[in-house]
Amino acid sequence: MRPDSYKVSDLLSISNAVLKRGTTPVFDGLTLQLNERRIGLIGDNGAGKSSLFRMACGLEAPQSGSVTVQGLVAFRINAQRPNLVGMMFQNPDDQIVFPTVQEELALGLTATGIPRRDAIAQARTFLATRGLAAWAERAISSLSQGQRQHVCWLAILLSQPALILLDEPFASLDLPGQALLHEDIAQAPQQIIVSTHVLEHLRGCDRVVWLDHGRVRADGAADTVCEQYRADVATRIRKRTATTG
Ligand SMILES: Nc1ncnc2c1ncn2[C@@H]1O[C@H](COP(=O)(O)OP(=O)(O)OP(=O)(O)O)[C@@H](O)[C@H]1O
Repeated sequence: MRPDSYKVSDLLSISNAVLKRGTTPVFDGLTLQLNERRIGLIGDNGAGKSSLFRMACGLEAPQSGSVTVQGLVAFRINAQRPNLVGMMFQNPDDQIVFPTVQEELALGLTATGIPRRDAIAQARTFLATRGLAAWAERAISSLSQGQRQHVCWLAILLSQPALILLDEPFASLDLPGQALLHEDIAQAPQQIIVSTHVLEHLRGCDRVVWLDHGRVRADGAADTVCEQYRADVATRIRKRTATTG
């Protein structure tokens, strides 16, 4: 897909979604229309950020309500449009399936019908353009956690999905890696939704959504929502300090 053909409208639509895991309620009627080009997702541990992503990329279906991407039911996307949504997991080991870097990068291309040999060649060329030619045949098991996260990001960049979901993408990256990812995100033509606990990473987002126990607590301009979240955290810490002495 050429970058200028990305359609940043009606991309991710969540309507009255109910999601339970066993007896744990995660969402009880979540509704969100996410069309902006750069969106941040924040909230405490367990608020539902990863669960939202899992529904959006079709790994989990809500028990009721709907989750669609460009009008297609997210849970069936992988069969219909395998490259519509690209997700970078919090833990790269949940994502990486192949033993070498070039094979992992080629995966997203073969999923769209590109023959394996061509996909590997494209992966090698892409790595070379990033100054990482030496990584092509490297075993994933020989890479550090941050380097594996970098491989996951490169795989997404190469396969160019229309909607990119990044779950704590900066977590294991060193400072140069974080700066590079920032730059890549800024330049990418796709819609990108980033979940993070480091609010500074959301500067420049068009919109930030604060999830709290599976509900939208605040939703709007990045500065405003991040400030509301910071103030809430500060209040909670003050209260805890006051009660614990
Ligand atoms: N594999 C699982 N089995 C059962 N419950 C789960 C599982 N994974 C998450 N949950 C529950 O689902 C809810 C939402 O979790 P989720 O991982 O979406 O939160 P999160 O906002 O991404 O948290 P974090 O910031 O820690 O990554 C939490 O109540 C959590 O306990």
